[in-house]
Amino acid sequence: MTRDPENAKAALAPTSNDFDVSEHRTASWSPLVGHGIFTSRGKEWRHSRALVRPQFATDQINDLDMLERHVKQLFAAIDRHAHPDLGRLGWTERFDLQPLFYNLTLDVMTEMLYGYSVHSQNPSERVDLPILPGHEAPDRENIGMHMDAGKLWIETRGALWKYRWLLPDWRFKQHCAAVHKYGNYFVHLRLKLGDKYLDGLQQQGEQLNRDRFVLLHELAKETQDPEELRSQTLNVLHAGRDTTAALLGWVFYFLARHPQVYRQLRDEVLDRFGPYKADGKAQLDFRKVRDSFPHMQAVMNEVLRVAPVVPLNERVALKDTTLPRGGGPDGSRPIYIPKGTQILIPTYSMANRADLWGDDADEFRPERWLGDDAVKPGFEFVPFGGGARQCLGQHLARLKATYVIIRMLQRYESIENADENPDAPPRFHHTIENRSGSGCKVMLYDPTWFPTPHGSEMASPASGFTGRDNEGQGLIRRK
Ligand code: HEM
Repeated sequence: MTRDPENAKAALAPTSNDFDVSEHRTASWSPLVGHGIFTSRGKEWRHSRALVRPQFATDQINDLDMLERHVKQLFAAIDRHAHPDLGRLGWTERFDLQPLFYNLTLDVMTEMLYGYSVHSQNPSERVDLPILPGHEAPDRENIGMHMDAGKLWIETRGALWKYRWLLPDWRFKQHCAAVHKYGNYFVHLRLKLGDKYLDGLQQQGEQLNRDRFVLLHELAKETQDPEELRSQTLNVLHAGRDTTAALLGWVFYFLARHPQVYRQLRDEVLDRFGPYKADGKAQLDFRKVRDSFPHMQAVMNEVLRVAPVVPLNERVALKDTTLPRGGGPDGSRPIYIPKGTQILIPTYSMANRADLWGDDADEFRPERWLGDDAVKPGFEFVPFGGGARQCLGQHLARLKATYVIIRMLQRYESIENADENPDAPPRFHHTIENRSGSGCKVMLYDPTWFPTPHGSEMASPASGFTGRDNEGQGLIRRK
């Protein structure tokens, strides 16, 4: 294990052919998501990267219209937590934002990958899927659960390591089968419909413009191998969904604990993008969002530093080699690394070293990224990895997170930390993505809620929801 940036650089850097990801990654994750860009090594990985990477270079991938539709569903889901008490009009009750972000990213990712969203935030939005002879319709209701349960099993097995054989795997196999079945359906539908896949989407009622980016559709122009198509899309689903959701959860976790940062950031958002309007698309285009202001990037970097959502990276030595630090009497000389040694790089620990970041390394302080004295880190800050296998979705993840944060800030005037134990230190949940162990319990204030003339009813014009006090029972009804 090393938390020395020089060692991290040597193990991850593009010039190094001495290291690759270990067989553990391939062996652990392939049963669930297949052999693809995230799980493969060596030649197989180079092939995957060459296939998938160009897809991330196109502007079409930055589909803010699609994102806005899902942000609307997020707002609708938040509205369902509207406080039933008229004395608290405009406020939500205490609720956990984190699961709603997981729904949002599952919905966005499935739409980006396959064209059809699972609509976990609002299942009534689901359209009927075409009948495909020989293939049952995929289980959109439970795909998120199968992915989560499969990942949990893999992580538990990793933690048990020597005793991993004790863990029965029949349930894991069921989750893997369900995940494969999900991917298979869309792959075979695409192979059957060919170029007409996107037209089929439109006929089924999914929103579509002709430039719409659907990863499966694009990859199928390069390969017709059904297993490869399934694996590559599931690899990207695995890499992109929980990570982005965890990042969003952590952003609001820290903003709720730092109301002055929330206020400043909100003022800047209103200055640059104006107040909340239901038609977000008209207000924001992707270049404006991408080139967003330094304060937003500072907040996101600081969140990724204090709570990097991938807290641990790893490599294995492919031959007898060295790392630049760790040898000699004071550890400042190169150290011998025999072939087969696994190198663990704890991103979390590296980004919290007081000798590199200062005595306030444990504090959430976005200002450290701003102004003339701004930190300019090297490999001590690698939340998206570094070198040849650097995250392909980094720009997309930042863009999407920025967009969602902007829309949330436009809409909610205030945020309150509603954790049962508000002063407790962050509680990390160390899975592959680092989500808060206590969730993101907040109360939000939306100034656009107002009482209707009938007194006991409330309405939010922003999302088309009305709520009824219903004699204190807190029922919220949709119009
Ligand atoms: C906050 C969000 C995200 C974080 C922190 C993150 C982090 C990472 C990290 C640390 C790696 C490198 C793993 C290694 O060194 O072996 C990685 C790889 C990858 N990420 Fe991300 N990621 C995020 C979002 C996304 C998104 C949204 C996508 C796609 C839509 C994505 C796609 C990928 C892919 C395909 C790889 C594998 C690259 C390769 O091995 O060649 N990621 N990510």
